[in-house]
Amino acid sequence: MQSHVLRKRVCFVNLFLRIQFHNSRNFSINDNAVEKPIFLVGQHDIAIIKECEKDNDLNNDERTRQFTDFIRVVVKGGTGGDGCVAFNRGKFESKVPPSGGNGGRGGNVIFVASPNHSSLHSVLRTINASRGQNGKGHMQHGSAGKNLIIPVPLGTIVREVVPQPNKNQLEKVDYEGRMNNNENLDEETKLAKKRAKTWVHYPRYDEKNTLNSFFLEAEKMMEEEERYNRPFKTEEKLNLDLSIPDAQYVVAQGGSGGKGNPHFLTNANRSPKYATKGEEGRIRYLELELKTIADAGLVGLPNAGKSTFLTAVSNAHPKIAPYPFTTLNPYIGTVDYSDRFQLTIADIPGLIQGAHKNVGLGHSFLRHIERSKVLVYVIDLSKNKPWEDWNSLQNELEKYRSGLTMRPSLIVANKADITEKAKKNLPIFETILKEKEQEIVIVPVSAKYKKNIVKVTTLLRQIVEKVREKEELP
Ligand SMILES: Nc1nc2c(ncn2[C@@H]2O[C@H](COP(=O)(O)OP(=O)(O)OP(=O)(O)O)[C@@H](O)[C@H]2O)c(=O)[nH]1
Ligand SMILES: [Mg+2]
Repeated sequence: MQSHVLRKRVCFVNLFLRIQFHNSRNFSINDNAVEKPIFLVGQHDIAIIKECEKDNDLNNDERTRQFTDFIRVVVKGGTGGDGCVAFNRGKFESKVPPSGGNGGRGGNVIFVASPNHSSLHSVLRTINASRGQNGKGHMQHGSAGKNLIIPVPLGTIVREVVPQPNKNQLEKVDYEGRMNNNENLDEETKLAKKRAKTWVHYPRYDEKNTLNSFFLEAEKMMEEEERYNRPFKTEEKLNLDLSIPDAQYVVAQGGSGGKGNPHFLTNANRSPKYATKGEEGRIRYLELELKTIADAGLVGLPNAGKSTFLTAVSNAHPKIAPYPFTTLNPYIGTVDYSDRFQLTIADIPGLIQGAHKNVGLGHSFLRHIERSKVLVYVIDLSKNKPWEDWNSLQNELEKYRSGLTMRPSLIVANKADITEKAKKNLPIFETILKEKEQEIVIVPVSAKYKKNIVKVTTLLRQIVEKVREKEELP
């Protein structure tokens, strides 16, 4: 092959590779983090994830101490990088064209609904994503700030709130302009403040710069651009339900990067000596409330044997002890069937009379029952009148949220190994249910000695399957 043809081919391949490289760089800068979180995890983020990984290894006491199901956090997207003012004279070129790169966009704060986390204790109270890089000379755009991915337990509800700042904060904090105490300032100071926040000048800021007609023109252009983009910026308050495993939600967007000086090149002004600063990231004040999600929730008085039952049917090992309020936070276990079918059961702390009025921390326990699709009442059959316990539990649930007791349910009549009492109580309990015409099955069980467990798990599976079928229907 002739040498010039070969050279042409090599050049062509080179050009092709460069375009590919350029495209891939652009992709990483403008990449939508929601699709590719793995590559965008920042250092800070890794630290959080590592800390949270310990969650699964905690023993029962540590888990109880560290359990948190309600927190308030402040999230802030990263500020965009500043645009650059630069002029690069090429070799043998007489003109000096502007060549400042744009700033990179700030990182987003992203919540991911994690099924491996069961508590909010490891979520930081202030979460800041990283800043975008500033633009550089030779048309080098700054790289985007890394997205911060925060794992949050599955079942968390995220609500945006407007903070109520004290007097000191009111002067300092700029909350989307709403908390900005700019009202008392005169127009000139307001404009000066806005300009200082928006513009980068070359070689430095001078009051004369702002009198320049080119600058005023550029300022007008930016205002127009802002006005054009305003409708696309969402002002809605966040209200999220993180109930889909591994789904990701951007809770605070990073600010866009500033424009480099080539952006302001016009026919009249061939060497603009200004660029814009990066936009501030979005600040949001959020309330996070964890409401455990499980197929079935164990509802019972303290000491009824809920944790013993969960241990008997699932892979979980909650603490069991002969005193009330042994369990102080929900504990989820998975029941594995031989054909690989699985369902989850949540052991919820015991409820006492008046729980709906928050007696015995009732509200913080009841919130975890709210999202169980099936209710499993665990009743101590060895008590004198076990049906009264059942009545009182139903009463509490109904007063907390009316209609809660209408969910598919099952009664586990526990401690049936204490035969004398069980033999006497079970038939009475069954007759009471028949009289009330309640379509609810009661199964005598001994969780401690694992008697009649297969019957309960089979029944439970049938109920859960029915519920799932209903959910799948359009
Ligand atoms: N005889 C007998 N004792 C049981 C049975 N199930 C549980 N127990 C005992 O009852 C006591 C309380 O059991 P837990 O499983 O801790 O009860 P709980 O309902 O989880 O109690 P809280 O967490 O306080 O609400 C323990 O001493 C258990 O050994 C059973 O089937 N038979
Ligand atoms: Mg318990």
